Amino acid sequence: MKTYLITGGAGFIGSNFIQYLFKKYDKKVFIINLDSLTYAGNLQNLEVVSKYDNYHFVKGDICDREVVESIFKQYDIDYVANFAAESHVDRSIEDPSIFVKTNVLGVQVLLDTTKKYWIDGDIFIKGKKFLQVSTDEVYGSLGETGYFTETTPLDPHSPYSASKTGGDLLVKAYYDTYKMPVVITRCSNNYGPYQFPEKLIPLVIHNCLSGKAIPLYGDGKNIRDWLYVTDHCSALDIVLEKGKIGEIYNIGGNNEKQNIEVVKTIISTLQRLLPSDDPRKGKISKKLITYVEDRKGHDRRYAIDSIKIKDHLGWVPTIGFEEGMAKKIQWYLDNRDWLENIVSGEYAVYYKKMYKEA
Ligand SMILES: NC(=O)c1ccc[n+]([C@@H]2O[C@H](COP(=O)([O-])OP(=O)(O)OC[C@H]3O[C@@H](n4cnc5c(N)ncnc54)[C@H](O)[C@@H]3O)[C@@H](O)[C@H]2O)c1
Ligand SMILES: Cc1cn([C@H]2C[C@H](O)[C@@H](COP(=O)(O)OP(=O)(O)O[C@H]3O[C@H](C)C(=O)[C@H](O)[C@H]3O)O2)c(=O)[nH]c1=O
Repeated sequence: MKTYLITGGAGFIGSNFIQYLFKKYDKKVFIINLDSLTYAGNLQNLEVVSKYDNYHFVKGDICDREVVESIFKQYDIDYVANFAAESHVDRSIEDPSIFVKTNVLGVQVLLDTTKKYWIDGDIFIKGKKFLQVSTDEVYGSLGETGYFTETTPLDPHSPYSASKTGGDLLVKAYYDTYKMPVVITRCSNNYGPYQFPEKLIPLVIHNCLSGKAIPLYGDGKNIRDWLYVTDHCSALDIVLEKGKIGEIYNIGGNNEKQNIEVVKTIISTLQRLLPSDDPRKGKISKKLITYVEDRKGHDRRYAIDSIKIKDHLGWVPTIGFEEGMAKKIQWYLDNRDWLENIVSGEYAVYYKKMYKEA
């Protein structure tokens, strides 16, 4: 049975990954989840697994060497999967400092501690792997054509993507210098259950359900390559099991959409899924779309070339955009309490400030 240290496992992708692993391996995995529970961390995401004997939650910061060491002292960890990060571009534009702390310094503390416990003399113990969960944003922005490959030069534009690039480069340095068993994945935009409502798709779903304006930045024609979160999870699992040490793998959905197209899909899917007598139904329309000031340094287009992970490891995405969107929206409709708990907390203050609401 493999022992995983998952960091940031109470967030959107991390909590989906933990559930994915328990399901795929029929609970025959041991998982330690280290998460400091920032505004984005939510233990409600893990209610299903929290009672399992082979799941253990530790509240702590990846920048805190003592906490990380205490885990390695207690458990023989096979895989580290680092999801812990400040993840929202708009917040990084307002205050980059915490992004540098967690996404750069935190990665270094994790690498250093992991190295200490995985090395025997100069040689790393066999079977260990450190996975850095990264993003396509490290490559910068594309024009109308072309795709990001693993050899595309790094050219981050936001403080978020710059800090993720810093983390990735440290991971690479630990491979180049110490031959530490690391892999890096760079994924496109995810969507699915448990996604914090500051991100475009859940924000639009929530605003539609509350009859609020839908803020679209700039001309609404920026393009993202959307991937359903469980497809990301299956890719990460394959990379941990079969990925070659020292390599980078891009992960994408081959699903490019302009933001305005995404919003229109959400509106039509909500119209279809809501019962005919639901009073919210009549209020959801394209009239809610409001063009607002553009994001500073807004990347125009992301599109991933996933040929390497397909050819080398046999991974392909399985969930199309229309299907994924219907699944995601149905989940939000079935889990209104989850969303209401969040939107009534710190998020309300953030939203007012961010979208200049009175
Ligand atoms: N969301 C996407 O579309 C996307 C796409 C590609 C890559 N990624 C990457 O995937 C990872 C997870 O993203 P997400 O969207 O789930 O993020 P998220 O913001 O939903 O979750 C981040 C989690 O990390 C925890 N955390 C933050 N700082 C921490 C610290 N110092 N110590 C311990 N825990 C800490 C938070 O409490 C939270 O549970 C990130 O590394 C992100 O860069 C995200
Ligand atoms: C919140 C919001 C966003 N947008 C636009 C901005 C982007 O062009 C697009 C998606 O924005 P979002 O903030 O959801 O995601 P990205 O900025 O692309 O970044 C996301 O995908 C990458 C891969 C990660 O690595 C990030 O962690 C993740 O947050 O919608 C709007 O037009 N209005 C809004 O209110």
